[in-house]
Amino acid sequence: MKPFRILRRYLASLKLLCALYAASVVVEIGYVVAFPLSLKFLVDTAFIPKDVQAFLFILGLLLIGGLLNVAAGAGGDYTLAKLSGRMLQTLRTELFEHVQKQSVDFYTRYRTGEITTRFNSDLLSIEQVVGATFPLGLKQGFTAVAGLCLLFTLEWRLALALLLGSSLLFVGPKLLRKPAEAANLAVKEAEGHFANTIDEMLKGHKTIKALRLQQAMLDRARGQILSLYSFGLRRSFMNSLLERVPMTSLMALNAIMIGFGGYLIFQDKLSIGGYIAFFTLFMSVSQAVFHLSILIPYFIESSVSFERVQHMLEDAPTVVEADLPAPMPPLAHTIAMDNVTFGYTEDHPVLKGLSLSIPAGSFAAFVGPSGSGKSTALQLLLRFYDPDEGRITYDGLDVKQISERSLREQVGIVFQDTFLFNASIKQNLQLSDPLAAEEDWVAACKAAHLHETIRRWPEGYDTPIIQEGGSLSGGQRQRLSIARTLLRKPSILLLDEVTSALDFATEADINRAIAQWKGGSTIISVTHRLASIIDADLIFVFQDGNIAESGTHGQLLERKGLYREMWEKQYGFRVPVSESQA
Ligand SMILES: Nc1ncnc2c1ncn2[C@@H]1O[C@H](COP(=O)(O)OP(=O)(O)OP(=O)(O)O)[C@@H](O)[C@H]1O
Repeated sequence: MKPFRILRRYLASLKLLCALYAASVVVEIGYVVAFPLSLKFLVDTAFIPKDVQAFLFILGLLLIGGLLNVAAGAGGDYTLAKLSGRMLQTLRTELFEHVQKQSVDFYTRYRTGEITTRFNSDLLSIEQVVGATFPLGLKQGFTAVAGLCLLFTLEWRLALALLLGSSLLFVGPKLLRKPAEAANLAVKEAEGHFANTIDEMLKGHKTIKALRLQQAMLDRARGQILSLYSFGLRRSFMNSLLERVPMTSLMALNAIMIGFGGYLIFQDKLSIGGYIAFFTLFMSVSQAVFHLSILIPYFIESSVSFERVQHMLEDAPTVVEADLPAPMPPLAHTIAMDNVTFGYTEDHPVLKGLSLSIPAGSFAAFVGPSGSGKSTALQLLLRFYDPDEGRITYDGLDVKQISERSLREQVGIVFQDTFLFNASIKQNLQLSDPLAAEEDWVAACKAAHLHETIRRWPEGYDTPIIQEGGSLSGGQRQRLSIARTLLRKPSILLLDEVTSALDFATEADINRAIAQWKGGSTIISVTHRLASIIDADLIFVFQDGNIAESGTHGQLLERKGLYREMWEKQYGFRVPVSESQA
């Protein structure tokens, strides 16, 4: 089956364990099938002629076989646990790595809940199928086939009659498979939606309280829980139907067994021992087939999970590294965007043929109305996305040719929305640069004007951060995020609205710090606070995905264009002709 491609791929790398498990299964199946056969000899050659020697011989063989069977079973269980554990370990790691190396657009295509259900619900189904359902199915399948072959050697007419009758067993599952798959998929999707709501409820708890959205959230959750209930009901019903239909077919087979078997005995075409052996073996075969039919719903459920995980694994990153990526030399001349056109969706370009050039070591600023494309331009400089047209170059080297590692080493960014890990302040800093010594992170915190604050806390740099930074003030979070970036000593520093969450005093501190970094690093700052970029070497005024004007603060004020208008709105005042008010 197509969804089980992943299973094949992972099992191929665990050949030795597979071979050991297969050997244990052969022994177990051999015993299950041979045991009923021994009844024929016990009855016909030992019990009826009362031959004690033959009886003891068969008993001895059965004992040895039984011990072997127990040993093979225990060994098989251990091998299986190891096999499934290793496979799941690899699959989990691969999925994690795969999600992590995705380009930024991936995280907008999938919502958090959809991704997390792949890791929990779907991987649990896969674990269940690999560790239990699949091996059990394999064992029962082989038992059924081997038993059936033996039934043919015991009495081919009866075996043929049963084989024809057993085709009934497969009609039901065939008809029910598609609707059962659809029901399983619906449940998985509903789980994803509900997981999303829980995620939003936890992350947005303050907004929910402040906007009094509890009832709306509860209504949404209720709807999703109701869907989970109704889809779950459908899935359970389909699954139980899948189990029940083959059970009914088995009753028909029993009738054939008794009716036609009795007829053969009356006709002297089958011995009593042969019939007992046939009947016992038939019971083993039908039990195996019954177990197989019980497993079908689990196979269907896991095939949906396999497909969902496979689908995610096939989702290739949109931004890929060049085959032979070049290391990025320290910036010596310019960062340039050359006729760049880009849109998050095909039909809506956000940047429209934008060109700009920023000299190395300068302090540049991107300003402009909301939605004009400033943050998007910054993200393209970081190569979070690739332009649809045009080029982005560092000293003439196309960013697509630069290795991701060296780009990230040289270009640091501080976002408007800071994300901090649930660890101590020190650990958050160390994550950024594991080799940094204490004096390095203290220096970075001093440069971000945070050191004095941390020093006053009882636990200092060991203060734990909880709720992804929710335990710190907006300004502290932002300054810690700045320190974390500075610790890596990037030669190009991108700042995306870093002072927007800060009070004026802290903003002034940060702006002073930025002024100190000037000259050392090339700084590009996206901001709405024009006062913070008065000293910028170059200001680019964005408007509708392009540069409306550029220059220094003084030059732009003189131009009396969009920048002047923005400046006057923020800091200027107008005196109307009447001079009665300002
Ligand atoms: N991930 C995204 N997917 C789709 N559209 C996006 C995405 N990010 C931004 N946009 C859209 O692209 C346009 C430009 O957004 P961008 O954030 O670059 O503007 P901006 O000038 O930085 O705005 P602001 O000053 O408000 O931060 C907006 O219309 C925005 O809705």
